Parts: sequence; C-alpha cells; structure tokens
Amino acid sequence: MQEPVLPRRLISQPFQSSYKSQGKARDAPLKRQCLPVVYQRQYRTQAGESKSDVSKAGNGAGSSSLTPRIIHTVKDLRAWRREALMNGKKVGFVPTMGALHAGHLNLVQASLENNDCTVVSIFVNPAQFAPHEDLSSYPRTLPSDTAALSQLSSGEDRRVDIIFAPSVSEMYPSGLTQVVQDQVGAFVEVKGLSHQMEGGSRPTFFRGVVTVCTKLFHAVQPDATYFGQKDIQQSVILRRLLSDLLFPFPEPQNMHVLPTTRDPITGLALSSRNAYLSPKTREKYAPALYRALMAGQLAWEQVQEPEEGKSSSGEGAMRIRRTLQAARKVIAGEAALAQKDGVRLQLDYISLNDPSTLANLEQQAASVGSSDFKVDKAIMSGALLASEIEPDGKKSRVTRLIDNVLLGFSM
Ligand SMILES: Nc1ncnc2c1ncn2[C@@H]1O[C@H](COP(=O)(O)OP(=O)(O)OP(=O)(O)O)[C@@H](O)[C@H]1O
Ligand SMILES: CC(C)(CO)[C@@H](O)C(=O)[O-]
Ligand code: BAL
Repeated sequence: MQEPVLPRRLISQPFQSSYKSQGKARDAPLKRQCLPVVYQRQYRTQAGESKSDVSKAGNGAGSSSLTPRIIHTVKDLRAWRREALMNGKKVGFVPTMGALHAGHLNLVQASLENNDCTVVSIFVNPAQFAPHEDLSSYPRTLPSDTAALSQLSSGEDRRVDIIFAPSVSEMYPSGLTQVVQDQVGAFVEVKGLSHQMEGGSRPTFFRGVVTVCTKLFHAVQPDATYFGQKDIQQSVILRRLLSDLLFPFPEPQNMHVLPTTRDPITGLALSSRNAYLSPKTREKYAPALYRALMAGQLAWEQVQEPEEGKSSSGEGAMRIRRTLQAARKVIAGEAALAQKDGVRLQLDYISLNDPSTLANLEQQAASVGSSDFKVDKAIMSGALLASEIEPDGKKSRVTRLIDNVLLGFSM
C-alpha cells in the first residue's frame, strides 16, 4: 500500500493558535492578537535555555513587566477574592502545573482579554501522579513562570493579578498518599468518563485532576476558567463535573477550551514534558503523533456520512476503520525510522471516541453491527511513548506524549 500523503496545508499551517477576544466581556479592539514570537521559539531549545528565554521575553515595542502577587495560602486567596467580589470584578482563572509555555500563556491571554482580574494557579498536584510516575522530576520553575506571566497584558493593559502557588499541605490539609487504596478523606470522581483513553493507562489520573480542580475552583471561585484542548479528556470530564455537581463558580458554560498550541514548524503539541526530550527526538520523532492524527483526519474526511434519511450501508464502520488504519500506519512507519536512528516510539493507543460519552467508537461499531453504525463526530486522540536507546542498549526516560484532533465538531 502507498504511504498516505499529507496535504501541505496540514503539515505547514501556522500552528501557533492565538486566542481572539470573543467580544463578550470587552468591546475594546485587541491590540495583541497573538503571543510574542519569542514564546514560540522556546520549543526549539533545551529546557534550561527556554526558561531564560521566557524570562527575558518582551512583548515588543513599549512592553513593560509587572510582577503578579504570589499567594501561597487559601486564606489569603479568599481575602483577595472577597475584595474582587465586593468591587464587582469578573475573575478569570487558568489552572496549571507550571513550567509555562506558549500553550499556557495563550490561555492566560484569553483570560486577560475577557475578565477584569486573572488568577493563574501553579501547583504540581501529587494526587494525579501514580506512584511510578514523574512527580519528583516534574519541572518546577516558579521564578521563570512568574517572569513570563509578568510580560503579559490585555489590550487594555490588564495584567495577571495573582499567581496562586500553594504547598501540598495547603491543598491537602489532611495529608495525601498517591496510593489510592490508602487514601482517606474527600476525593472527587467523574464516573464513566475516566477509565478510557488516558484513563486506560492512568487509571487514577482523573480522580486526582478532578479532586484538585474542585479544590481550586472552591478556593478561586472564578467567573470563567480556561483549559487547553491538548488535554481533551480532562476538559470533557471537568465540564461534566461542573454541570453534575451544580458548580456556581464557574458555571459550566464559562469553562472555555482553547485550541492546542503547536510548534510552528513540526506541529508538535506544546507540553511541559517536551522538556524531557532530546532535540533530535523533539524535532524529528515526537511530532509523529500529530502527523498520524492528520493522516487519520484526512481519511475521515474522505468517507462521507450518508445524508439524514438515506441508508448507511456500513459507511460509519468503514469510516472508523479507515481513519484508525491511516493513523496507526503513520505511527508504524515513523517508529521504524526512529528505531534506526536510536529512538524508540511506542504507541500506547490511538482511538476514536464519542465527544460526550467518550465511548470507544471502534468497539461500538463492532458491537452494533457494521451496517447500522453511523458516526459524524468523534475525538481522535492518542498517546505515544518516546525514549532514546542509549549506546549500552538501555532505554532512557520514557516520555508520554498526548495529542488529539476533533472530527466533525468543535469544543
Ligand atoms: N499545547 C497546549 N495548547 C493549549 N493548551 C495547553 C497546551 N499544553 C497544556 N495546555 C493546557 O494548559 C493547562 C495546564 O496544563 P499543564 O500545566 O499540565 O501543562 P502541560 O504542558 O499539559 O503539561 P504536561 O507536560 O504535564 O502534560 C491545561 O488546561 C492544559 O490543557
Ligand atoms: C488541570 C491541572 C492543572 C490540574 O492539576 C492539570 O491536570 C493540568 O495542568 O492540565
Ligand atoms: N496536563 C496534564 C497533566 C498531567 O499529565 O499530569
């Protein structure tokens, strides 16, 4: 079979997504519609260099920096929030684990454009790491994160007001073990959406995410919050949390999910964990996942769903099959090339899932019977494990890369 050929527009489009004001909260024209070019550049350098690049970054002519206030306790945050409420300020919130990159900064920019005040949390949440995962080595870069946030401003010169950087004991006052079976106290889970896709390999991950986000939402009480499409399952789950548990702050419709920010040349989704990759792996092989998703998207678009009322005669099942085949084939090809170059790429999964139930569509197509199966929207997502093969044959650290594309719908 022939290798799938990706149209140029799919591999060379400008990946830097710039958040444009939705004009809901503010009518003022945007002075800056995208992030400074310097933020794009950091992904082409090593982690250490990138941090200092960011801290030195300016917004271009006339830029100035203003350091946000750093708050470490829930008590101080609540005092600040009470005052904002009394002054009728609309508060936007961006939760992060720090080691900020242009993807995070795009979310913060959206909050600045659409709210009076902006809070960014930086907290590496132990509850979402399994005991064997990278909690201890996860990059912690508060000084350069603070410097990067100091550079941002809205068209009306609104700045990041607060960096909320609590300790683990502040967020887990009764203590915490990462071993779920041994945990005591209040934890939050969203059932039915947390065991597939990322949850298949990280079974306790979303329990940790949902628990910490519940705490953060209670502490910040934001009017609006901003998340990235890169972690698509997290967004679907958190929206469900907000609606099922009747959260007043933020209300579910005020949780915004913004497109994935990518390396402008390779298309690699920006991620704090990309700092673990060698330049060779980051530039040549890690983008394989995105290239696979693009090939899948092309295959999806080539199989049209029958119009409403017309018989399906198996197009739905064929669409699923061809889409996944195209994507998986790209990974297989790229893994073979990488292997020859001393890099191991191992596919954890590529799947198609229903955008709201997250049901696995490949399995559904098989169980429903292919002639009756219809599908017009899906999340195609995947996880790829990348590692270097050392000269002594040992593998270096394994980095988990995730990515997704939305087929037939938007968030
Ligand atoms: N490339 C990106 N584009 C848009 N949003 C992003 C991107 N990367 C992360 N985000 C979003 O930023 C928020 C904080 O994410 P987080 O601090 O875990 O960063 P990360 O880069 O995803 O880190 P990790 O390497 O641990 O996955 C989340 O809402 C996440 O979806
Ligand atoms: C939402 C979040 C900050 C919770 O720790 C984390 O999962 C992330 O950064 O995506
Ligand atoms: N953005 C996801 C954070 C994590 O993998 O823990």
